[in-house]
Amino acid sequence: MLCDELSLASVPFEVDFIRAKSYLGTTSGALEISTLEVATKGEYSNKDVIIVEDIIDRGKTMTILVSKFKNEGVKTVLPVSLLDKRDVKGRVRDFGQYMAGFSIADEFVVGFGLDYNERFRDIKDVYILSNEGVDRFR
Ligand SMILES: O=P(O)(O)OC[C@H]1O[C@H](OP(=O)(O)OP(=O)(O)O)[C@H](O)[C@@H]1O
Repeated sequence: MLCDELSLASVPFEVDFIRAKSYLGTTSGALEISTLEVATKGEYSNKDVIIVEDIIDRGKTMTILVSKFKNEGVKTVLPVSLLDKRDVKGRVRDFGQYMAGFSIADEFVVGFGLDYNERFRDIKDVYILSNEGVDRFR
């Protein structure tokens, strides 16, 4: 999906990948960011950065990522996400203006890159994981 969109860009750009993981099963834990520290030794300073996510759930990941890029002295940072649990209780929203493709209910979703215990990322579409699915693949 990202590659399709990038091919439409009309300005020069660079792409980096960040491994940010906080979910174990359906539970959000401490956020681990493995490559950002290494990748951002000032190289984003004074640049316009777009952070592309698959989902903003509780908002913790995006909040931390935006804050880290701001600390790198970026010119602008724009969070973009395919899915957005906009009305979830307890959500953190400390990342300012952002763009999202679809606002969704507070259900655990899988497919199209989204996993449950590393399963279902390869499903072509997005599905709500049933309680039976949660138990079966725990
Ligand atoms: O808004 P939040 O509550 O922080 O949740 C959103 C994050 O959770 C998912 O990642 P996950 O931690 O499951 O790692 P993964 O991308 O390897 O599946 C998703 O890809 C986002 O990065």
